[in-house]
Amino acid sequence: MNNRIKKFLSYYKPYLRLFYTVMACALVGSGIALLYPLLTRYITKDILENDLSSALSQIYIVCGIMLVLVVIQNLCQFVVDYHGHKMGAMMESDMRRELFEHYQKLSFNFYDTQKTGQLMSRVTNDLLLLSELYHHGPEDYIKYFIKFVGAFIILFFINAKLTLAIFCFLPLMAVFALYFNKKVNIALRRNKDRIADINAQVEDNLSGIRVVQSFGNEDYEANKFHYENNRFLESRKNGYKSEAYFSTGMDIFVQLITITVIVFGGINIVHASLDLADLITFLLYIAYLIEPIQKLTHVTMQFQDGITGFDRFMEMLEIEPSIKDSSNAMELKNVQGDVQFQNVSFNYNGNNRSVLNNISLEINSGDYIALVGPSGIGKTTLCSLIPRFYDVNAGEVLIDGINVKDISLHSLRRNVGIVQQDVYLFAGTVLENIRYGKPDATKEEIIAAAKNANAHDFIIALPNGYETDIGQRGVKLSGGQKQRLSIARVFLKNPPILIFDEATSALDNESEKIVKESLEALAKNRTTIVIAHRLSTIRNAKRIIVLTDDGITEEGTHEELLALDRTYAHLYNMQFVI
Ligand SMILES: Nc1ncnc2c1ncn2[C@@H]1O[C@H](COP(=O)(O)OP(=O)(O)OP(=O)(O)O)[C@@H](O)[C@H]1O
Repeated sequence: MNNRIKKFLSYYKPYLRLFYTVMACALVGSGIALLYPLLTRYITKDILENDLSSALSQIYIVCGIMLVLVVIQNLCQFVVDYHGHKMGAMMESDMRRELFEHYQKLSFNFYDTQKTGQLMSRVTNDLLLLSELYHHGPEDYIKYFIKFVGAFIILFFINAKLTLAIFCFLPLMAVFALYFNKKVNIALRRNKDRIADINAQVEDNLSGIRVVQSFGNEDYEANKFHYENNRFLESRKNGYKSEAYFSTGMDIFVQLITITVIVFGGINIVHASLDLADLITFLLYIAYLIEPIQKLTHVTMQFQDGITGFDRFMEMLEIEPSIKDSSNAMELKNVQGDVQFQNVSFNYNGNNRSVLNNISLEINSGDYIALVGPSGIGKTTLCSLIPRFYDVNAGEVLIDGINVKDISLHSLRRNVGIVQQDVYLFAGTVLENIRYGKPDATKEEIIAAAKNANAHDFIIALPNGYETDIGQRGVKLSGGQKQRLSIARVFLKNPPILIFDEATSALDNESEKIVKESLEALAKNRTTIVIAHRLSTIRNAKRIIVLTDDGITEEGTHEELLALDRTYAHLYNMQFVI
């Protein structure tokens, strides 16, 4: 069996008992549904056409049987509706968890090429459609199969000729249904694409609503939105037109079949080859034959959507993280914090231009070094090789003499703390955001970290102190406050190696001073690399490394580098000399 089919079926495994119960109920329910016309026929033919003296009691008995069947059928329907959907939802939840856990492991270069909205829709919309298929797929096939085949056999035994007359219509009906089914499916699919476009635009617009309003571009945005909105409207109108053709055509077929049954049935009654009870039975069973064809659109749509969703789910799961533990990955113990780059070269995926070329650099345990260089030269990239956000193309990065590729990712990243340029805070409270550095930290530890990061005073001045909600991405905080929270969470993490990617957007002097003090406190007794954009912050650094297109070209103190009068002096003069 194809691996994907195996995988598709494997999600039923934990719920096999539930699945069999639901399918058995679908089978019993459809079987019972087939009996009502037969019982009606029994009343009209076998009871009412014979001795009427005992008819009433017999009718009561049949009605009693019907009532029992109604109870059983509805119990079965309840199981199918509730437990069937529940089973689908549990399978969906298992898959969602698996995909989310997989997302957590995928590497930076995967996320560099993906759109967040699409990745989100894979964990939500795609899996919703799939859960419908998991549950309704087998149930619908069983239900329609039993009804169609059962009705055909019963009618065939009642009157073969009339049954075949009805069947003359069915191929025509099927061809018509398949043709319009395709049209409706295309229209529905187009609707989905259009709604995805609308979602993408609304998401983009709302995320950037502050920029929209600050540029006064509300009308421009509204016009862009009207265009997408109209496209969606047109697509829906076309969809409804195809659906209307489809359902009108199907109704015409149903009416033609009904008229045929009445005309041929009447003729047969005149010729005494059929009686009235049989004619009624035929009329009652017509719906059973037609229902599966009428539902063709729905069932194929559900199948196609589910399968497409599953394919997309599998495509995602089959992507291997490009950075993962080697088979003999080791844990770091008693880290000193020596960091070495040995002849390191690197370029980003799919990008021919080499960002780093044959870089060698040694940073001793406890050193505080500043990395400077023109914008876009590769400072952040160089540092991102230490925690293996990306792997080198050539050369080695070593911590305490061990190649980072031989260290387990978990252990490696636990020992490297990063304060990023673009601080990312999560929606939630101040407390939750600091606790991110150490999920099991006590409140006392969190407060201590905040105090070390110079953040405690501003936090307690917030409306709810540590319990204050900071808004999406921390919008309710200033730039300097966000920086200090991110420093506090690294304090809590307490790594021996620290990377500080200085924010490019200048903080005011006061905030800069406070952030600088927090950073200096954090850097104490750790190997620290500061990626410096504002050279004023690193004037006192004992070792400044200058990265240029030709690699590391200068190294020394501020005064030594100024005296050299090369790249550093040039950058410094640009910032400070008017
Ligand atoms: N994820 C990425 N995918 C592809 N190219 C990237 C990626 N990140 C950075 N680059 C490119 O790599 C080069 C180095 O970028 P990097 O961010 O390391 O520079 P930087 O020296 O830190 O710049 P800045 O001082 O402006 O922050 C740039 O040309 C940039 O366009």
